[in-house]
Amino acid sequence: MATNYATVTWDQLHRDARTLASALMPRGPFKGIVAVTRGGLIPAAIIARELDCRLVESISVVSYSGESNEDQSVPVVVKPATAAGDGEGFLIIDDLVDSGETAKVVRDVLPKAHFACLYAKPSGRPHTDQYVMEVSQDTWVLFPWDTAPLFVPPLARQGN
Ligand SMILES: O=P(O)(O)OC[C@H]1O[C@H](OP(=O)(O)OP(=O)(O)O)[C@H](O)[C@@H]1O
Ligand SMILES: Nc1nc2[nH]cnc2c(=O)[nH]1
Ligand SMILES: [Mg+2]
Repeated sequence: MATNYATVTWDQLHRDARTLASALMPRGPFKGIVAVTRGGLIPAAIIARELDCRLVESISVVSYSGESNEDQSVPVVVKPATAAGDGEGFLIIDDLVDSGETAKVVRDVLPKAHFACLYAKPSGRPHTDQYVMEVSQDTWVLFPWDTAPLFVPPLARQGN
């Protein structure tokens, strides 16, 4: 179970995706981008815009069913990235690597692609070629699409 939560706002996500795009520029131009759905879709859209890349393919990998590491099962590709072939010249984008299991499966089917993500936990780090920020293994990252603002009562009224 995660002991910390790290909330990422839309602004922060946009900034981090632009930072990744900037770091990716010298490695391009790429033939296309493969977004790892679903988490990689919005980062991939931002990066495709910055890199002026029009070919955006997706690969869908299903593994987590809840909001903790205990909810992970063996990742299964339910939609392949057909347009990317063996990945040569392609850039793979995901939001994060945690255990690295998703990245491993994706890289197995696209061995020649470059893999990049926004956030990396230590166990996932060896499975990504590039990332923007490291987060600790016991942190659960809350993305803007996972969260909503919530009313919090004043301290003086809590526990009544
Ligand atoms: O390194 P791992 O331990 O495999 O975890 C990382 C993966 O987990 C999340 O996806 P998730 O499976 O929750 O699906 P989603 O992107 O559709 O939300 C995240 O978007 C990564 O793809
Ligand atoms: N939202 C979210 N999904 C994940 N999948 C694996 N690790 C994480 C995480 O820290 N946050
Ligand atoms: Mg994902």
